[in-house]
Amino acid sequence: MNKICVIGAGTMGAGIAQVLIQKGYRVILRDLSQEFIDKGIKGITKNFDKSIQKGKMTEAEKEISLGLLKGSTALEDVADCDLVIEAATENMEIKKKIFAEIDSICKPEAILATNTSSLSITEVAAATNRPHKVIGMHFFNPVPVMKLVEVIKGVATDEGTRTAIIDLTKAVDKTPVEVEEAPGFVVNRILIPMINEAVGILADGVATAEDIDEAMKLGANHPIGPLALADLIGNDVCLAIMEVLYTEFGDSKYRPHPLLRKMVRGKLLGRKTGKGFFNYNV
Ligand SMILES: CC(=O)CC(=O)SCCNC(=O)CCNC(=O)[C@H](O)C(C)(C)COP(=O)(O)OP(=O)(O)OC[C@H]1O[C@@H](n2cnc3c(N)ncnc32)[C@H](O)[C@@H]1OP(=O)(O)O
Ligand SMILES: NC(=O)C1=CN([C@@H]2O[C@H](COP(=O)(O)OP(=O)(O)OC[C@H]3O[C@@H](n4cnc5c(N)ncnc54)[C@H](O)[C@@H]3O)[C@@H](O)[C@H]2O)C=CC1
Repeated sequence: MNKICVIGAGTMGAGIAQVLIQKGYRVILRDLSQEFIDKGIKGITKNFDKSIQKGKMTEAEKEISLGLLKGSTALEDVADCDLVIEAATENMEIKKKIFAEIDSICKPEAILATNTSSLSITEVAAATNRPHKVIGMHFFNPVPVMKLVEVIKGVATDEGTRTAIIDLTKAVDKTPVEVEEAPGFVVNRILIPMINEAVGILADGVATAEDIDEAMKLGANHPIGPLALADLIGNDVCLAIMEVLYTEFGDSKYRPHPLLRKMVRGKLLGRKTGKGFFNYNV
């Protein structure tokens, strides 16, 4: 795997690009506008600067890594990549459009992976003429810190694609866990309903946002509380995942809480907009 394209320079795409360039892969970071790409690259640079301050990276290593990264809005730049990792908005129609587009331009042997949190790999793959080369490669947030990658095969994913993604996961010091295709896979089927429940507890006035999080940190040993985690993930992403669970299973236990919807409608998305259940400096 020599050249990798990451589509979407948001929370996840920037993190994925960062870990790849740190391991020596050449990366094209693609988004819809230069502004989004610049924001992603700024975040990566900030993380490298923090690592330098902590003595975990040298200035020379930073320059080498950043030299491997190219931002681009042009589709042509994707053509000669060996692998595309799509980390765009969690929406099936958007993903299908992207996959149809990259399928038409990428070389036939290129693998097309999606970082989707919950959607069907098989359905995304059906938008291409190479469903055997399409796979789920689900990183966790923040990507530079979290060790897990869920690897999800679609109905047609072939063995070569599976092993290539497992090998890449290990090469970037992450641990792959293979998961059968199912809404929300493993982690999000557990984690996001828990967050949705915390939103319900807040809406019911059972406890303040601070106390809900304090309770889960001290009482369940979670590193951060569920509402701070929702803000880290993005409330829009949490809602999109709940919608997929609700629609796919048709089970009322996955109903997104109205307060979560209200927060998303009000652009209270969490860290990325500076305000969610808590306030942040952006
Ligand atoms: C929605 C999905 O599809 C799937 C998902 O991703 S679900 C979300 C999964 N993620 C989680 O559950 C995260 C839970 N939270 C945590 O583990 C921790 O709060 C955390 C790792 C995010 C931060 O840890 P912390 O101890 O509270 O803060 P802090 O001391 O600042 O950070 C610890 C380390 O992580 C690094 N870090 C924190 N945030 C980071 C970021 N956004 N990017 C890069 N590095 C980051 C820090 O630099 C620090 O590194 P060092 O050990 O080298 O000093
Ligand atoms: N936020 C999280 O904690 C996690 C999210 N994910 C998944 O990763 C994907 C991305 O999520 P985030 O990074 O949180 O979203 P985000 O909203 O931070 O970033 C998405 C980016 O994709 C871009 N984009 C949208 N359509 C595009 C297109 N056609 N071409 C190129 N770029 C396009 C947007 O402009 C935006 O910059 C989603 O599928 C999400 O479910 C997976 C793991 C964790």
